[in-house]
Amino acid sequence: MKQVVADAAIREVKSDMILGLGSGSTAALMIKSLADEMRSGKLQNIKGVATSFQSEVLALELNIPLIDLASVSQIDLAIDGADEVDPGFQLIKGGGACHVREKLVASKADQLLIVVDETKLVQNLNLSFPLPVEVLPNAWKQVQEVISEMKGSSTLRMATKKAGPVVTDQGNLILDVLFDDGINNPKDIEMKINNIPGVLENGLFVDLTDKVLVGKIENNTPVVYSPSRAS
Ligand SMILES: O=C(CO)[C@H](O)[C@H](O)COP(=O)(O)O
Repeated sequence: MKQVVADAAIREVKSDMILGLGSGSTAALMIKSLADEMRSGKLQNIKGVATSFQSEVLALELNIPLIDLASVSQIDLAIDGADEVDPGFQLIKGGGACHVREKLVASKADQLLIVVDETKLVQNLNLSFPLPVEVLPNAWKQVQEVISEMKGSSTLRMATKKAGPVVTDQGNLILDVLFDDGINNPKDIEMKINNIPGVLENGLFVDLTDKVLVGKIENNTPVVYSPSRAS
Protein backbone atom coordinates (compact mmCIF):
# COMPACT_ATOMS: atom_id res chain seq x y z
CA MET A 1 0.00 0.00 0.00
CA LYS A 2 2.80 2.37 0.94
CA GLN A 3 4.67 1.72 -2.31
CA VAL A 4 1.69 2.39 -4.59
CA VAL A 5 0.85 5.58 -2.76
CA ALA A 6 4.50 6.69 -2.88
CA ASP A 7 4.58 6.06 -6.64
CA ALA A 8 1.29 7.94 -7.10
CA ALA A 9 2.72 10.94 -5.23
CA ILE A 10 5.65 11.16 -7.63
CA ARG A 11 3.21 11.47 -10.53
CA GLU A 12 2.27 14.87 -9.05
CA VAL A 13 5.88 16.08 -9.37
CA LYS A 14 7.05 18.10 -12.38
CA SER A 15 10.55 18.95 -13.58
CA ASP A 16 12.16 22.10 -12.10
CA MET A 17 10.26 21.83 -8.83
CA ILE A 18 11.64 22.52 -5.37
CA LEU A 19 10.27 19.63 -3.31
CA GLY A 20 9.82 19.18 0.43
CA LEU A 21 11.02 15.66 1.23
CA GLY A 22 9.01 14.20 4.11
CA SER A 23 10.03 11.71 6.79
CA GLY A 24 8.93 8.24 7.84
CA SER A 25 8.60 4.95 5.98
CA THR A 26 6.05 6.11 3.35
CA ALA A 27 7.99 9.29 2.60
CA ALA A 28 11.19 7.23 2.30
CA LEU A 29 9.55 5.11 -0.43
CA MET A 30 8.45 8.33 -2.15
CA ILE A 31 12.04 9.65 -2.06
CA LYS A 32 13.28 6.39 -3.62
CA SER A 33 10.64 6.60 -6.38
CA LEU A 34 11.67 10.21 -6.99
CA ALA A 35 15.30 9.17 -7.37
CA ASP A 36 14.27 6.48 -9.90
CA GLU A 37 12.37 9.05 -12.01
CA MET A 38 15.32 11.46 -11.85
CA ARG A 39 17.77 8.73 -12.85
CA SER A 40 15.62 7.79 -15.85
CA GLY A 41 15.50 11.45 -16.91
CA LYS A 42 11.69 11.71 -16.60
CA LEU A 43 12.12 14.35 -13.91
CA GLN A 44 14.84 16.96 -14.30
CA ASN A 45 16.27 19.80 -12.26
CA ILE A 46 14.58 18.76 -9.01
CA LYS A 47 15.88 20.18 -5.75
CA GLY A 48 14.86 18.74 -2.38
CA VAL A 49 14.41 20.35 1.01
CA ALA A 50 14.85 17.72 3.74
CA THR A 51 12.48 17.56 6.71
CA SER A 52 14.78 15.45 8.88
CA PHE A 53 18.18 13.87 9.23
CA GLN A 54 16.54 10.70 7.84
CA SER A 55 15.36 12.31 4.59
CA GLU A 56 18.64 14.22 4.24
CA VAL A 57 20.75 11.05 4.47
CA LEU A 58 18.47 9.19 2.06
CA ALA A 59 18.49 12.02 -0.50
CA LEU A 60 22.28 12.26 -0.31
CA GLU A 61 22.62 8.49 -0.84
CA LEU A 62 20.32 8.71 -3.88
CA ASN A 63 22.04 11.78 -5.37
CA ILE A 64 19.01 14.05 -5.04
CA PRO A 65 20.35 17.63 -4.85
CA LEU A 66 19.39 19.32 -1.58
CA ILE A 67 18.97 22.93 -0.59
CA ASP A 68 18.72 24.28 2.89
CA LEU A 69 15.36 25.43 4.21
CA ALA A 70 16.84 28.83 5.03
CA SER A 71 17.98 29.41 1.44
CA VAL A 72 14.59 28.90 -0.23
CA SER A 73 11.86 31.49 -0.19
CA GLN A 74 9.23 29.07 -1.42
CA ILE A 75 8.76 25.31 -1.91
CA ASP A 76 6.58 24.13 -4.82
CA LEU A 77 5.32 20.90 -3.30
CA ALA A 78 5.94 19.07 -0.01
CA ILE A 79 5.18 15.35 0.14
CA ASP A 80 4.99 13.74 3.56
CA GLY A 81 3.38 10.94 5.54
CA ALA A 82 1.11 11.30 8.57
CA ASP A 83 0.10 9.35 11.65
CA GLU A 84 -3.55 10.38 11.66
CA VAL A 85 -5.70 12.20 9.07
CA ASP A 86 -9.22 13.38 9.94
CA PRO A 87 -12.01 14.04 7.41
CA GLY A 88 -11.12 17.78 7.32
CA PHE A 89 -7.47 16.87 6.50
CA GLN A 90 -6.19 17.97 9.92
CA LEU A 91 -3.24 15.79 10.87
CA ILE A 92 -1.22 14.36 13.66
CA LYS A 93 2.41 13.95 12.64
CA GLY A 94 5.63 13.34 14.52
CA GLY A 95 5.59 9.57 14.95
CA GLY A 96 9.20 9.76 13.81
CA ALA A 97 9.88 12.84 15.97
CA CYS A 98 10.46 15.01 12.88
CA HIS A 99 7.41 17.28 13.08
CA VAL A 100 9.29 20.53 13.77
CA ARG A 101 11.08 20.61 10.43
CA GLU A 102 8.17 18.90 8.71
CA LYS A 103 5.88 21.75 9.77
CA LEU A 104 8.40 24.39 8.71
CA VAL A 105 8.64 22.81 5.26
CA ALA A 106 4.86 22.31 4.98
CA SER A 107 4.26 25.95 5.94
CA LYS A 108 6.63 27.15 3.23
CA ALA A 109 5.15 24.89 0.55
CA ASP A 110 2.59 26.02 -2.03
CA GLN A 111 1.04 22.55 -1.79
CA LEU A 112 1.20 19.85 0.89
CA LEU A 113 0.50 16.34 -0.37
CA ILE A 114 0.01 13.69 2.32
CA VAL A 115 0.65 10.02 1.56
CA VAL A 116 -0.86 7.41 3.88
CA ASP A 117 -2.35 3.96 3.98
CA GLU A 118 -5.98 3.52 4.99
CA THR A 119 -5.15 2.74 8.61
CA LYS A 120 -4.23 6.41 9.15
CA LEU A 121 -7.73 7.75 8.40
CA VAL A 122 -9.68 8.55 11.58
CA GLN A 123 -12.94 10.29 12.44
CA ASN A 124 -11.43 12.00 15.50
CA LEU A 125 -7.80 12.79 16.17
CA ASN A 126 -5.85 11.51 19.17
CA LEU A 127 -8.25 8.79 20.35
CA SER A 128 -5.51 6.24 19.80
CA PHE A 129 -2.39 7.95 18.42
CA PRO A 130 -0.68 10.23 20.98
CA LEU A 131 0.18 13.78 19.96
CA PRO A 132 3.97 14.27 19.81
CA VAL A 133 5.18 17.43 21.54
CA GLU A 134 8.83 18.49 21.25
CA VAL A 135 10.13 20.04 24.47
CA LEU A 136 13.41 21.49 25.67
CA PRO A 137 15.27 18.77 27.63
CA ASN A 138 15.15 20.47 31.02
CA ALA A 139 11.50 21.49 30.61
CA TRP A 140 9.88 18.09 30.04
CA LYS A 141 8.60 17.58 33.59
CA GLN A 142 7.22 21.11 33.82
CA VAL A 143 5.47 20.80 30.45
CA GLN A 144 4.07 17.42 31.51
CA GLU A 145 2.49 19.06 34.57
CA VAL A 146 0.82 21.79 32.50
CA ILE A 147 -0.49 19.22 30.02
CA SER A 148 -2.00 17.18 32.85
CA GLU A 149 -3.86 20.35 33.98
CA MET A 150 -5.28 20.39 30.40
CA LYS A 151 -6.55 16.80 30.98
CA GLY A 152 -3.82 15.25 28.89
CA SER A 153 -1.70 12.30 29.98
CA SER A 154 1.79 12.25 28.57
CA THR A 155 4.79 9.96 28.49
CA LEU A 156 8.38 10.78 27.71
CA ARG A 157 9.26 8.93 24.50
CA MET A 158 12.01 6.41 25.18
CA ALA A 159 14.61 5.19 22.68
CA THR A 160 14.78 1.54 21.73
CA LYS A 161 18.45 1.13 20.84
CA LYS A 162 19.78 3.62 23.39
CA ALA A 163 19.30 3.88 27.13
CA GLY A 164 17.13 6.88 27.91
CA PRO A 165 14.85 9.14 25.90
CA VAL A 166 14.53 9.77 22.16
CA VAL A 167 16.55 12.88 21.29
CA THR A 168 15.23 14.81 18.28
CA ASP A 169 17.25 16.21 15.35
CA GLN A 170 17.23 19.51 17.28
CA GLY A 171 18.52 17.89 20.51
CA ASN A 172 15.19 18.01 22.34
CA LEU A 173 12.83 15.42 23.89
CA ILE A 174 9.34 14.22 22.93
CA LEU A 175 6.26 13.97 25.12
CA ASP A 176 3.51 11.77 23.64
CA VAL A 177 0.15 13.16 24.75
CA LEU A 178 -3.31 11.59 24.87
CA PHE A 179 -6.30 13.74 25.79
CA ASP A 180 -9.20 12.07 27.59
CA ASP A 181 -11.67 12.75 24.75
CA GLY A 182 -9.21 13.02 21.87
CA ILE A 183 -8.71 16.31 20.04
CA ASN A 184 -11.92 17.92 18.78
CA ASN A 185 -10.55 21.41 18.20
CA PRO A 186 -7.09 20.95 16.67
CA LYS A 187 -6.50 24.66 16.05
CA ASP A 188 -7.14 25.54 19.68
CA ILE A 189 -5.06 22.65 21.07
CA GLU A 190 -2.20 23.38 18.67
CA MET A 191 -2.00 26.98 19.93
CA LYS A 192 -2.49 26.13 23.61
CA ILE A 193 0.26 23.53 23.63
CA ASN A 194 2.69 25.72 21.71
CA ASN A 195 2.04 28.43 24.27
CA ILE A 196 3.39 26.33 27.17
CA PRO A 197 6.89 27.54 28.14
CA GLY A 198 9.45 24.95 27.09
CA VAL A 199 7.47 23.62 24.11
CA LEU A 200 9.11 23.97 20.71
CA GLU A 201 6.34 22.56 18.50
CA ASN A 202 3.60 19.94 18.47
CA GLY A 203 2.52 17.49 15.79
CA LEU A 204 -0.88 18.99 14.94
CA PHE A 205 -0.89 20.17 11.31
CA VAL A 206 -3.92 22.42 10.99
CA ASP A 207 -5.20 23.77 7.65
CA LEU A 208 -1.95 22.91 5.89
CA THR A 209 -2.93 19.90 3.76
CA ASP A 210 -4.08 20.36 0.17
CA LYS A 211 -4.42 16.75 -0.94
CA VAL A 212 -4.30 13.28 0.59
CA LEU A 213 -3.42 10.11 -1.30
CA VAL A 214 -4.58 6.93 0.43
CA GLY A 215 -3.39 3.41 -0.32
CA LYS A 216 -5.71 0.48 0.31
CA ILE A 217 -6.10 -3.14 -0.71
CA GLU A 218 -9.02 -3.95 -3.03
CA ASN A 219 -9.50 -7.48 -4.36
CA ASN A 220 -6.00 -8.36 -3.15
CA THR A 221 -4.56 -5.47 -5.18
CA PRO A 222 -3.14 -2.24 -3.76
CA VAL A 223 -4.97 0.82 -5.13
CA VAL A 224 -4.75 4.56 -4.49
CA TYR A 225 -7.54 7.08 -4.06
CA SER A 226 -7.77 10.73 -3.12
CA PRO A 227 -10.63 11.54 -0.71
CA SER A 228 -12.37 14.92 -0.78
CA ARG A 229 -11.91 17.15 2.23
CA ALA A 230 -14.96 17.39 4.49
CA SER A 231 -15.92 20.98 5.23
O1 LIG B 1 5.39 12.49 10.89
C1 LIG B 1 6.20 11.65 10.59
C2 LIG B 1 7.57 11.60 11.15
O2 LIG B 1 7.73 12.56 12.14
C3 LIG B 1 5.83 10.59 9.61
O3 LIG B 1 5.47 11.18 8.41
C4 LIG B 1 4.70 9.79 10.20
O4 LIG B 1 5.12 9.25 11.44
C5 LIG B 1 4.25 8.66 9.26
O5 LIG B 1 5.27 7.72 9.12
P1 LIG B 1 5.05 6.36 8.34
O6 LIG B 1 4.88 6.70 6.89
O7 LIG B 1 6.31 5.56 8.63
O8 LIG B 1 3.85 5.67 8.91
